[in-house]
Amino acid sequence: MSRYPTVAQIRAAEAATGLLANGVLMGRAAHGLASAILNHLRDTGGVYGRRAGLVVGSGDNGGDALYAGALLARRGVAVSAVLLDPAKAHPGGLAALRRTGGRVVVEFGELDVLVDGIVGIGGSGPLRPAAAAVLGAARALSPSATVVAVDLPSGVDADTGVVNEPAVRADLTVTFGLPRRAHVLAAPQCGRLVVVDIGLDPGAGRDAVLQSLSDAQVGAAWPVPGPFDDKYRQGVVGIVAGSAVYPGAALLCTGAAIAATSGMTRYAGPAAAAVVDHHPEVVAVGEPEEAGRVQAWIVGPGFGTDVDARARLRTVLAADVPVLVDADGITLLAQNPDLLAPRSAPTLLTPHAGEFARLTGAEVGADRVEAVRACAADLGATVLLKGRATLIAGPDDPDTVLVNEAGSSWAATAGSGDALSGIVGALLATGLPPALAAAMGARAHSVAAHIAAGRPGAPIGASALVAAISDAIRVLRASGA
Ligand SMILES: NC(=O)C1=CN([C@@H]2O[C@H](COP(=O)(O)OP(=O)(O)OC[C@H]3O[C@@H](n4cnc5c(N)ncnc54)[C@H](O)[C@@H]3O)[C@@H](O)[C@H]2O)[C@@H](O)CC1
Ligand SMILES: [K+]
Repeated sequence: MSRYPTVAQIRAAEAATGLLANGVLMGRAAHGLASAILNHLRDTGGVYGRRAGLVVGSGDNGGDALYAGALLARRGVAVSAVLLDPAKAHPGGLAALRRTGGRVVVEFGELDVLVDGIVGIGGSGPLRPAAAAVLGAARALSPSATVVAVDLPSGVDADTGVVNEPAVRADLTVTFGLPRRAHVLAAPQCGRLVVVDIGLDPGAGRDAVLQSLSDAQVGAAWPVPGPFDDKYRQGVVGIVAGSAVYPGAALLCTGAAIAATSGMTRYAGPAAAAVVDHHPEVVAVGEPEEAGRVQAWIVGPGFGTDVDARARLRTVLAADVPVLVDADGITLLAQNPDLLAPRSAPTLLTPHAGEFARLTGAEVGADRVEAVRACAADLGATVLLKGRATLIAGPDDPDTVLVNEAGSSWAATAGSGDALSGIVGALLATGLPPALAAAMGARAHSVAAHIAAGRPGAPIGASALVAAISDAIRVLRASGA
């Protein structure tokens, strides 16, 4: 489990050490930052004589960069620094840099490493024009220089992960004590993340709302058949998806559900013939009323928004079992929010940003974590908001929002959402709590996309993703073994 505290929580954890005022924490941060840069230089040709440029802002983030620069200079790195506001540059850090032979310059020469010490957790909004100009000139002169962000890339909001352009895009981000929300919400902007131990209390970050499951946790919790299980005991999932004209969503959703667990998969809808054709293990009928018992329903992927779809949604939501509502089902639900009111079994909604706006009547906005939490509380349902960082909130636990950072964007392809609902719905039918089922499903989905794309990666369709689900589960289960 990783936890991502807010800036306020990080500042409180730092203050609790009692080591803020005397500069001990900054010293540890600078050491960790310098080691990460030295490791990178060693891996790419050596340390001595390499060139590092520091872009230094007016706060402690700049202080970290200056002290780390001094340590690099002591190891033979040629260090230069551009001070964005010379009068406010961290005095101790600046003195240390000067003592070790680091130079203050107005513009950089060619560089191997460009260090962003502009702003950290005290930052807000985009890079100011002067900072953007310095970075732009450095990038133009040294396009292959490695960009190292101190704490987080400047211009990226630490709590929301919003990238306020112009912002730094880093190859490596070195942070201190605990990861910030931005590191998972804006992971592609951060590059590789190194978390330096600065001696925070071991319990620091326990109060963080935003959390992610490790691969090992997902693998260990994945339901597999036990010695006395039969097809019914492992959960029967019922799927209402697709249409006679567009059977694709039905095929992808059922294919994913079949791969996700060993329980039974039922299908109810107008694509029954095509589903059985492709997936002979599915028991398929025309309408949900005709299906036998299920432990969870999936309703909505590609099933249209006409009067028949509306009737099927009504039928499924009237059942006293967990229901996952996706895609067209969410659009219909947005028009008939009263359908959720009588439900006592869990409901799980899996909107993308557009469906979320339809559902709530407002755009997701900058603070995605708060948006998903508020939506879950308002609707009394578990909500999975799709994206590169997928967020999951339940209605009963306002102190937990789960996040799955996909690690790649290969899953951004048509039909990928149908596969996600198939996996999550099958997990829901096994009896897993909705938020856990959603987070586990999201993780397996992104691992499957990664496996299907291969290395160095090639575009995939959703069918390839579905075909890789079994391998993804193997990878997740092996990671905990
Ligand atoms: N407090 C501590 O104990 C530690 C702090 N550390 C470092 O200190 C950083 C926080 O330092 P500060 O609180 O001084 O804040 P920052 O250095 O992040 O920001 C400094 C100031 O820059 C101004 N500013 C805000 N947005 C800006 C923008 N877009 N462009 C230009 N200027 C902007 C603000 O006035 C802000 O207070 C952390 O991110 C971390 O790098 C580390 O040394 C570890 C220990
Ligand atoms: K920074």
